[in-house]
Amino acid sequence: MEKGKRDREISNPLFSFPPPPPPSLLLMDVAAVRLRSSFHGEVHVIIGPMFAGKTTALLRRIQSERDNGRSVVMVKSSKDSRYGLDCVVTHDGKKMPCFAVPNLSTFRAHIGHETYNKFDVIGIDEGQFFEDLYDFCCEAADIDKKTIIIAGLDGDYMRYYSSKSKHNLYNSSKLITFC
Ligand SMILES: Nc1ncnc2c1ncn2[C@@H]1O[C@H](COP(=O)(O)OP(=O)(O)O)[C@@H](O)[C@H]1O
Ligand SMILES: Cc1cn([C@H]2C[C@H](O)[C@@H](COP(=O)(O)O)O2)c(=O)[nH]c1=O
Repeated sequence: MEKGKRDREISNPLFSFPPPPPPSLLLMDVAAVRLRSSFHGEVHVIIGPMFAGKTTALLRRIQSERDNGRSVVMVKSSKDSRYGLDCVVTHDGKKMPCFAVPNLSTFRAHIGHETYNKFDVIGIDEGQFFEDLYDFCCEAADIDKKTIIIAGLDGDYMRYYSSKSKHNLYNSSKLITFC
């Protein structure tokens, strides 16, 4: 290749990345995600301290699942009423509608079994407030084949885990991923 042309191509940022896949490949991605989720559930955990960006990351992940054609629902603990109960809200004001419930064992009945069955992905914010987080996620992923994405604190202000069930989930999330 002529040297000047090659230098121009290298310095052009568009040449630094592989070209986007043709539309047929994008459709195959969506099909692969659907196929993948029809075989097993997944549990993903986003943890960190307050103001770390956990909810921001959760909203981004949920939006991305929705963009891939999956049906999503958000739930948060009704204990966290700082920004109201009808939305998951980040500290800088990004929001998404949600259900607020006191515990996860009543979530399915709360939204109705038929509605629950339609969702592929469940986003859970403020996971640390749910004492039944571990049991809910095991059932939703192992039996119902849902993808669960959780955002929650990695400890309290004393840097201490008070709940055995949360500790189990955070520590074992790798084990129950792709189960
Ligand atoms: N004191 C603050 N007031 C307003 N916005 C803040 C403040 N601290 C952080 N932010 C913004 O909020 C975002 C993190 O919010 P969020 O995702 O709700 O965090 P977390 O869920 O970990 O508490 C940061 O990316 C930053 O832009
Ligand atoms: C550290 C700590 C926090 N909380 C509460 C306060 C808020 O309601 C949430 C944290 O929400 P964020 O989205 O991560 O900002 O947890 C608490 O009850 N006890 C604590 O020690």
